[in-house]
Amino acid sequence: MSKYLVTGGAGYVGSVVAAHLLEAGHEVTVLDDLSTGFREAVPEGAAFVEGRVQDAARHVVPSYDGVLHFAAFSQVGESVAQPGRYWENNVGGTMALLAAMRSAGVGRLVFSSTAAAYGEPVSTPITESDPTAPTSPYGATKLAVDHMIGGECAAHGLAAASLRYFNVAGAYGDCGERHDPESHLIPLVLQVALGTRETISVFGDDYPTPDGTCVRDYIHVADLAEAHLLAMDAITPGEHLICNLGNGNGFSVREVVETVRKVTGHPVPETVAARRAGDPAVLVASAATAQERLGWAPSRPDLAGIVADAWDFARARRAGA
Ligand SMILES: NC(=O)c1ccc[n+]([C@@H]2O[C@H](COP(=O)([O-])OP(=O)(O)OC[C@H]3O[C@@H](n4cnc5c(N)ncnc54)[C@H](O)[C@@H]3O)[C@@H](O)[C@H]2O)c1
Ligand SMILES: O=c1ccn([C@@H]2O[C@H](COP(=O)(O)OP(=O)(O)O[C@H]3O[C@H](CO)[C@@H](O)[C@H](O)[C@H]3O)[C@@H](O)[C@H]2O)c(=O)[nH]1
Repeated sequence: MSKYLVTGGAGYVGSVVAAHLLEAGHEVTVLDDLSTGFREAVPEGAAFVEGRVQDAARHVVPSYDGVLHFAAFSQVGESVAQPGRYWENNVGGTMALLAAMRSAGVGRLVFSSTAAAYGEPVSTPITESDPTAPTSPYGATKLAVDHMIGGECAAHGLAAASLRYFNVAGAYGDCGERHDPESHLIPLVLQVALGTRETISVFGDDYPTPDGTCVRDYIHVADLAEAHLLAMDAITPGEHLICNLGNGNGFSVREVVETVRKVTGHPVPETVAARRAGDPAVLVASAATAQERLGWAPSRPDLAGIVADAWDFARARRAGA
């Protein structure tokens, strides 16, 4: 049994990882300022502290065995409009966290990095040694944090992993994707299927992809969560492990919409809208490093299955569960 601090554990991915840590018998404290998360999303059995990562000096104590760091702003389009907020929260918050970990002697960190660190890929699938040239301030802040962590490992012997998630989707029990307002593709398309939204706007159909819409690699949130537990065990002092987490399959926006129609049995009207600033055309992962270093392989790669889990969660929320 280990004792972990989970920053951002009232959010989508953090709550699912916290649930996995608890199921594995660990002790979990969630630190979250509820800026985009929800108190009720924190899994039962986890302690909850409402607070900011920027105040980590108050919250990181020597008794923690490690930190899993999810707390961040994470919307590509919003980051283009409000870059300063992203630098302050994502980079400023992590600087405070790293300093607090150093002074408390907490030596293990697993960080939520992102495919957005690569920007427009030079080839697909993307490997960790590919160039990093983010096309959005969001991706730039996450890449900056990756560099900060690398320095901390080299200089102070931190053991750390940056897990570069591709597009996280699906749900795990009571924990699912919930942003307010929602901005992610799958939950938005499900709102159309549920009848709470009239149409899905397809952001651009003139990309250099087979059907003109953006292609993404959708990874089930429970597969992603399992990788965090493996990473926490795999990291060694002084090493900064960087791993992509994805299925290696790309689906276009139109293919996602079509999958939602099939899974839900509901019509989903779509309208073509302008491109969203900051969006690369294609993001598909090579997860060979995660396989090799973590012994990780996704066990829920099927897009229809991922959408079905998200659909169950969306319907349960609608019903007030
Ligand atoms: N969802 C994805 O597809 C995806 C893909 C790649 C990377 N990520 C990364 O994974 C992490 C989690 O994403 P998510 O989809 O669960 O987002 P989310 O918005 O649901 O969760 C983020 C949580 O962090 C909290 N938070 C934000 N700033 C904070 C601060 N300064 N102090 C304390 N708490 C703070 C929010 O209240 C929220 O509960 C983020 O770091 C994101 O960049 C997500
Ligand atoms: O109403 C919508 C919403 C989205 N999209 C498109 O759908 C795709 C997926 O968009 P979204 O679900 O918002 O995810 P991304 O912008 O790809 O970003 C997610 O995936 C990234 C990694 O690939 C992470 O870094 C981010 O945190 C996470 O939000 C993109 O091409 C969008 O342009 C639409 O066409 N219409």
